[in-house]
Amino acid sequence: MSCFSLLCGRKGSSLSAQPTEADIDLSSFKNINLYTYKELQIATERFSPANKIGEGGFGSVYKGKLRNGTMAAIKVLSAESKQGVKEFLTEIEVISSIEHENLVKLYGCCVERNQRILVYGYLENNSLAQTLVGGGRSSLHFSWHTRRSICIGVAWGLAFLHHEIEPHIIHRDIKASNILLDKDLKPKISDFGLARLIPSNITHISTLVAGTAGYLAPEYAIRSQVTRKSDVYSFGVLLLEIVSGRCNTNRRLPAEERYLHTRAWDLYEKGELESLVDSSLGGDFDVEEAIRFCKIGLICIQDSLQLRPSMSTVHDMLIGERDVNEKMMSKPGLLFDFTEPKDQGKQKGKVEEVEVEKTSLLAMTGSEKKHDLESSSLSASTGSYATMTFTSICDRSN
Ligand SMILES: Nc1ncnc2c1ncn2[C@@H]1O[C@H](COP(=O)(O)OP(=O)(O)OP(=O)(O)O)[C@@H](O)[C@H]1O
Repeated sequence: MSCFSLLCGRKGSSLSAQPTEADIDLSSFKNINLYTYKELQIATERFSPANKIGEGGFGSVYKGKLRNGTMAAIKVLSAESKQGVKEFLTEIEVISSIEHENLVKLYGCCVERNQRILVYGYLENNSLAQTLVGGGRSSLHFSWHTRRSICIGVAWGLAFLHHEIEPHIIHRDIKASNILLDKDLKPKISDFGLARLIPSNITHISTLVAGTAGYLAPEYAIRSQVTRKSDVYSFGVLLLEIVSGRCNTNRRLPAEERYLHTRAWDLYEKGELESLVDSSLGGDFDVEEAIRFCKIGLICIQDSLQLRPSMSTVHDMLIGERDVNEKMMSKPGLLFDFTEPKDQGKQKGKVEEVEVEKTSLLAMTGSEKKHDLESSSLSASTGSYATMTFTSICDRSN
């Protein structure tokens, strides 16, 4: 048994008289709830497939009942996400100290047996991807009032990460599958801070994640330029998805409706934004408010990150405490309207993978000059732009 497992096994007990290096590491993390592997094994019935509730880019997620009776979502991080225990725990200490009603609570972790396992509060109603925008397999009904509350809640949670935490946290992966819903359909943002747990040479977001491409701000996807404004872009896409009840990309639709970003902009220019609102609401919504939400979405997804508002401004606009300034509204920056599946004949229901060559990436932006992009992408430190694999999960069912 390793030092880690010994230590994890005696949570709360005093350390041995002659601490090893590993002892010292762990003893300095007093504020972290450390779970033993055995405890999590019992909670998940030996990580039984029956308790597996999801699989993401970071690893598998299991539902489990902790010793104190609390339900938890137990995320077993995959091999790529392994890093030194000290670095890992440093991040965990920060993340688990963050509390907000619109953020999923990290209870603690397990670092035993070379495992990295995160233990989160369990959310009863799955993610927005599984219920509202991912293909309608859910029986849940999302009224306009509920959608409005979800948009405002997510904006508030994100504004908290951006403006209330010091140093601020950029989520980097805001999307429908990272918005979980509790029993009352209150939204909670998951996976915040996780990007920092992944070694920098592993580009989880840009290369490994399924279904993310439509949420990526162009400057982030092309130049790895990560700012709070790239989260604002992703939030704008999500906002349009919640209002319209559809995924941001659906290649089964006619060309002019395929991408939510351009669809919303076209309708805005024609003064017909109302028709973007989900038809399943049967017209039962506040028209003025829904149009305002669509405009806020469009303001967030502008190509120029300087023109995108901060998340606290977005929140204030959503609740009507701040006017939506249409003067600062310009065409959306769109990452991938040029992409087409390599194999159009893939089976329905299968994930489509689209390889995007660098030249295509360079061709896709609206306002930026081609040669500027080329030089910046070539000088990017990871040099990982030669090919990117985008997977469009929404195309399966919408
Ligand atoms: N705290 C939680 N409560 C309930 N279910 C959860 C929780 N966390 C994750 N899940 C479930 O597990 C699934 C996978 O989650 P995970 O965050 O690992 O991946 P993802 O967000 O779907 O994809 P990616 O890792 O690419 O962002 C989620 O879609 C959700 O159904």
